[in-house]
Amino acid sequence: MPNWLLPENIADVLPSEARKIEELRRKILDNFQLYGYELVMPPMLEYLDSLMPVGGHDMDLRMFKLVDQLSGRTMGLRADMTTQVARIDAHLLNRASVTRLCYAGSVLHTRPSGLHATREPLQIGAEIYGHAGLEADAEIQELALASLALAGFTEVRLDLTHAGLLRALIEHDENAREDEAALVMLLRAKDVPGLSVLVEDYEPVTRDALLALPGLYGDAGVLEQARMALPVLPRITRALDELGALIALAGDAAVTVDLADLSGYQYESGAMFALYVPGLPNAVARGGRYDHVGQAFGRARPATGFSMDLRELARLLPGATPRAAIFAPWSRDPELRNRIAALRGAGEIVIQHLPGHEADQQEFDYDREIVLEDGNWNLKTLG
Ligand SMILES: N[C@@H](Cc1c[nH]c[nH+]1)C(=O)O
Repeated sequence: MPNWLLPENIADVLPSEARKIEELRRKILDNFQLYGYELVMPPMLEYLDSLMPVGGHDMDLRMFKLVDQLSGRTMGLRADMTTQVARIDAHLLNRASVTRLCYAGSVLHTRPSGLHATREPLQIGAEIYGHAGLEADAEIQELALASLALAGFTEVRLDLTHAGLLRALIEHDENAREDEAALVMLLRAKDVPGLSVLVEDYEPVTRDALLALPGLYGDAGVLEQARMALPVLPRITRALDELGALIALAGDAAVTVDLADLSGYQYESGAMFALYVPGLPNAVARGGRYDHVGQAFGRARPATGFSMDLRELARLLPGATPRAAIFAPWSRDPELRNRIAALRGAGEIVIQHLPGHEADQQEFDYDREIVLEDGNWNLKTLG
């Protein structure tokens, strides 16, 4: 095996793709700033318990682990930045008011989330702490949609669900509570036969409601079906009302509801959403409310946010066109150097031709050239 072979689902990012990703990163972060989000940079690795404040089987399987030689404790390489940002809000900032934070950085996954998915997504996201009302969820939803619009996606579908529904359904049934992890797996897979076997001995109300969940997907009308199919419990009514309000705020995006979609169930506690674009079966962005994470860090704070993988987003976009550049000879002549500095100062790309090489940088399209004519360095258009 050649020693330069990279591990499966781990790849270099080459120039044109890297530029696409970086341009997207800047655009999206700049837009976060326009909404008042402050950038934070949490570490790549930290102690396992602080990366998994609320436990979670999925997260545990997903995370690379290693032993810290300084403390002897187990550390994890972050697989998701959201809980790190919640730690920053809970511990380090200690602000009583609303805090808006954003981030962009690599995360690592032990297993790819799909056949061709990378194990090193470049996660970018935004989170709001300190506001329990739906206004914060609405802002996050708007920001997520705005981020995809900035990236150039025109057809986006917003799919809504609510983590509170399953919790409310199983709350009063001990058997069901014990099976929570298995229920989540079966509901995610929409495995109705498996679900029927598991729920056989539950109380009839719980059983019927759980069996109804996988069928509760479609347009906004699903909320009315859910009101009839699910028991009338205050938490369920509230969850369905919240989803109704978020649908009303979705703007131009096509909206669907899928009450059994529990893909983000790890720490989420309320309304959750996923964004889809044509041509990709997996969600490109996920978000939702997770009010219990701050508590695990010692400070209960309402929280909601979203994140997405920049590498995946960039992969879906058309290739970047080469950028216009100016070709310049190599010379120490101060006049040429001044001319080049002025052009670069005005934002032009000026590439000096090193003696003995062809001008073959593929990322650039040389459309002008600096030439020496009658003792002057002139800019000429290339045909
Ligand atoms: N980090 C979550 C999405 C999220 C961000 N904030 C809240 N939820 C995910 O990757 O699924």
